[in-house]
Amino acid sequence: MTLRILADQNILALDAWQDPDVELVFCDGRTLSAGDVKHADALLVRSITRVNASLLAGSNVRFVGTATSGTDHIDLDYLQQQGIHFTSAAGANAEAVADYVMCCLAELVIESGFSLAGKTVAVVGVGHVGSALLSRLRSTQAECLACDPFQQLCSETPYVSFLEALKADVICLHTPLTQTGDYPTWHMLNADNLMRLPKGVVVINAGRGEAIDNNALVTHLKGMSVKTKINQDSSENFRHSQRFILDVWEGEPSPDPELLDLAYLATPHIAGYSVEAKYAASQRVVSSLCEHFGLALPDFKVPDSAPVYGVGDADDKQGVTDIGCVSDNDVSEFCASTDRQAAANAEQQQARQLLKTFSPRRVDTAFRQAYLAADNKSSGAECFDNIRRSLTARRENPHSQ
Ligand SMILES: NC(=O)c1ccc[n+]([C@@H]2O[C@H](COP(=O)([O-])OP(=O)(O)OC[C@H]3O[C@@H](n4cnc5c(N)ncnc54)[C@H](O)[C@@H]3O)[C@@H](O)[C@H]2O)c1
Ligand SMILES: O=C(O)[C@H](O)[C@H](O)COP(=O)(O)O
Repeated sequence: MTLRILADQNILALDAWQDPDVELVFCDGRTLSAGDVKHADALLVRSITRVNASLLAGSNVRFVGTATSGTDHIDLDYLQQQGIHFTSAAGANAEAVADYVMCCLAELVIESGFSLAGKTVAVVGVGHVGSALLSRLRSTQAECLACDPFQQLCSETPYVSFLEALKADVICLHTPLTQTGDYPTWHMLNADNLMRLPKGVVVINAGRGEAIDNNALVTHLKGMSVKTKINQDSSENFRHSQRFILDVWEGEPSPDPELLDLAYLATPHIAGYSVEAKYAASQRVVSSLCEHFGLALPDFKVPDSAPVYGVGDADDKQGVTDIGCVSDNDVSEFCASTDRQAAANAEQQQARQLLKTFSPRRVDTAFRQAYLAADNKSSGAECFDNIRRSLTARRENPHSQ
């Protein structure tokens, strides 16, 4: 009997999957309804689809796979009660997110002479992503702090508490979204904790938007702006006094435009978007599905040649094959405006190398321009999704493998 699989149209590489025993139907993960799902045997989703009783009750679905690491969009208890098999792509994009964070720090190095030397960096959430990031950070001159109350229970490595982590110069949030338990992450950075952050802190959130109370953050950053103006500092100084780098937002795909404006770097939930991560995620969920239903395994290995998917002409003389992917020419032009004397500095050299693989600032610029120009909420949401869809050529940093 043919197996009917309903899959989000933006799960990479699935369209190359051919199996006579499979009927693969693609859908828009944002608008997927119970009616669409009713006759499917298996469902493959991304983080944008809420999978729960309202979507699945009365359907034939016996398998749910998400091509993501996070699972907060899935009602896991419901799936378990119903005996529906579940799989995620845990860890598939860990290296990509670690690359993203290192590239954001590289932007700071190039744009503002920021240096990791002598700084403390706290990684909050030391799972797949946090560990990949820590292993990169340990080869820099920063002192690394790990914060993870769950890992702490089963490891001899020293960990710090969340309150200790909040004293660091750079704080990177890589926690899942949780509302219950001893250490819920929902609004872990709230109005009270925002007040504790040191001047000059850099906060990077590439976990889930809800880890930070976005309304409280707007109030906090606006308050700082007023204080800085009273002290007659320039607004540029204000922007640099506490810098928030946000890849994830409350209310996606419609983040608060005011927060977008106040963020130092803003990207539309693309930290994990490398070609390698996307292929690995597709391979992970489809392998699990094939095992579950006894189907032949397809091979979604990333082709050796790059760029590989949905990108412009590889010989493009502009050198830009995709938003965020930068050519040599672009980088030198970009860096010409920075302090030339400091160009010899090893940290700056490394930062430049990293930015050749991926420039979060380029994504930030495209995102800000399009999103802030949108004249209503739905065109803003469309723009959020369009930018995500257009980022298809980013490769992982070979130096980090
Ligand atoms: N922005 C993106 O594109 C992107 C990409 C990948 C993952 N994510 C998000 O990042 C999260 C982490 O990804 P991962 O693959 O490392 O997941 P993971 O499950 O491997 O690791 C999460 C870690 O966070 C820890 N943790 C849980 N609650 C905590 C708390 N209150 N304080 C500190 N640590 C806590 C857990 O113990 C675990 O070690 C995912 O759940 C997902 O929501 C976002
Ligand atoms: O949890 C994850 O893996 C990430 O948030 C993931 O990168 C989101 O990707 P999407 O759902 O848009 O495919």
